Amino acid sequence: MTSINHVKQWMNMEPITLSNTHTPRDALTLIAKSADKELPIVEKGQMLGVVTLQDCVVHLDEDTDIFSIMKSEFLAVSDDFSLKENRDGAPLYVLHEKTGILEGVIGREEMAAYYERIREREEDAQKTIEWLKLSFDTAYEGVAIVDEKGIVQLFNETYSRYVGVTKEEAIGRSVENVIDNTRLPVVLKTGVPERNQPHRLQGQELVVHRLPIWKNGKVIGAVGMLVYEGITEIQQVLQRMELLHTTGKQTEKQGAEKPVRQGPVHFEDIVGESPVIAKAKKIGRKAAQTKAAVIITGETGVGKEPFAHAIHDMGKRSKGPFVAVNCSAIPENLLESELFGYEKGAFTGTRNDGKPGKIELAHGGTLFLDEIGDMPLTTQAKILRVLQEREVDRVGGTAPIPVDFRLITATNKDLKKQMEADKFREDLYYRLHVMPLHIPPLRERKQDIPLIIADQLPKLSEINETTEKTIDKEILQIMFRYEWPGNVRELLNVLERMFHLCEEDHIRSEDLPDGFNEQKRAPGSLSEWREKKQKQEQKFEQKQIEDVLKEVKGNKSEAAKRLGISRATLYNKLSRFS
Ligand SMILES: Nc1ncnc2c1ncn2[C@@H]1O[C@H](COP(=O)(O)OP(=O)(O)OP(=O)(O)O)[C@@H](O)[C@H]1O
Repeated sequence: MTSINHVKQWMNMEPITLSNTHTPRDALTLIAKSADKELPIVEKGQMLGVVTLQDCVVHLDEDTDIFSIMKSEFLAVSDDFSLKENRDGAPLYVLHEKTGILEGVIGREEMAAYYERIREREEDAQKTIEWLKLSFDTAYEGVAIVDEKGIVQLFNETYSRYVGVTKEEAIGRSVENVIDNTRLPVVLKTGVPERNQPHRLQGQELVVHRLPIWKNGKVIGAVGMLVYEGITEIQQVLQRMELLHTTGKQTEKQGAEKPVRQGPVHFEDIVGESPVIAKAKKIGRKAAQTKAAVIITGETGVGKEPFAHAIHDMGKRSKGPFVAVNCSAIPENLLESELFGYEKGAFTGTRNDGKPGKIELAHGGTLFLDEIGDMPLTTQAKILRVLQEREVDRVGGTAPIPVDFRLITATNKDLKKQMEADKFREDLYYRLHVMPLHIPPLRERKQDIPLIIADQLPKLSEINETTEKTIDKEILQIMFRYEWPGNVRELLNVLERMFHLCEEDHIRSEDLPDGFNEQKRAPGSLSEWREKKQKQEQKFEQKQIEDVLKEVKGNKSEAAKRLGISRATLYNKLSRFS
């Protein structure tokens, strides 16, 4: 079998040759036509020697026989010679092994063509390797390959993110030291594949395949594949398939209620595969398995709440309630009764019943205090007491009520700075910072943008009962350039706006909000969000005031007293509401 390196593939089978009829001057003329500095002398097909350019020049004007300047040292090879072995710059003469007949010549031109092909092949091979590497790393599934001794040989990004071990750390190590509870050594021993097996990793049930690699009747290694990141994912696939089967019956189903996805939030529901979000999920999963207080930090709109939910739902208290309180949305004077509740008759007036606070309601479950950085100092002191004593005092209450809950807090403020500015209690700060979890901003994980879009578009179609819409690639390019000050919340808003604005089933860059492209900050992103938040706070305050007014039968002085504000402030607020 001839290979690319074989001399036969490349030799010039009709080389210029010299014979006894040529003079040195003739030889010089012929050498000038060739790319080499010598030519072979051939007689009846047999190669006798070579004449060099230099000798021709020296003997140019002599009327001498060409044989007199012939040299008999030249590089002769047989036709199975490999060009890989050619280390010399001089031409190669391919002679028939038995007859010595000159079959061809490898001169400079032939060598240059050979090197060119080798370079092209290397480039192609390099490209293929790059593609393979990329596909290996971007494969949704985690893939780990071990040799027959169970030593990790290949390890992709997904697996690396999942187990929190870098590729460099994993490769060359025994798989048992890289993947917890791995059964790849068993598969290496038995050679029996294990498909769709549940596997507990980082405290979560996953579905894996373990496949032996056979070669020449021997198991030379094994592949471990992480197929689904959890059972819910399989359920989602089944749901999608069901949806696919029922599309034909859509007309019958029109008007029927759409299933609304409710219930627990799992880490795999938090869309994103960027290394930073994968790391956050890993820390979150770890935190979920402990009882420790978790503090989630990150800019506004990064998704701190889904993380808090996922920690709750993966933890031991998932059967208990998840009670969220947004400390910044509740006016200061109402926050305490909201958190701690109040006892019957706590306020002067006609209110009969007491009311349990959110802390009490979180008993047996999780209390999520969002925007803890906005909590007033007095409330901070009371929260600290609850955490220390594990009991809560209702406003106006006499007997403390024992409470048992897991605490998750979140903030977009720098609590350390708040502490330094005496706006946050040091003792509470340390109490909360047992398991810190930072959620990176969207600009640091732009590779998650397409995934979030892909997740969101079908949901928007479902909610709005329209056909699915596609999105222009150009939008993604623009989105990649954008800084996303409002993070995932802003992305979802922009996407929803475009979804409604687009005229056909394809969202184009024209549908992006005005100026999105030019301005660093999308119009109405952060400011719009702040405005929304203010409105939300105002609504809450209005409802509280209305409730109190109802209870005191419209007596404004009494209401003001209960609310802890002056009558003038109450009037002020009421006029603002109207
Ligand atoms: N990775 C994600 N995949 C899908 N949706 C997400 C993701 N992250 C956040 N979201 C959604 O983005 C919105 C904003 O998230 P969230 O309210 O949790 O932000 P936050 O970090 O708590 O912000 P803030 O500090 O302003 O309260 C929510 O609707 C949330 O469900």
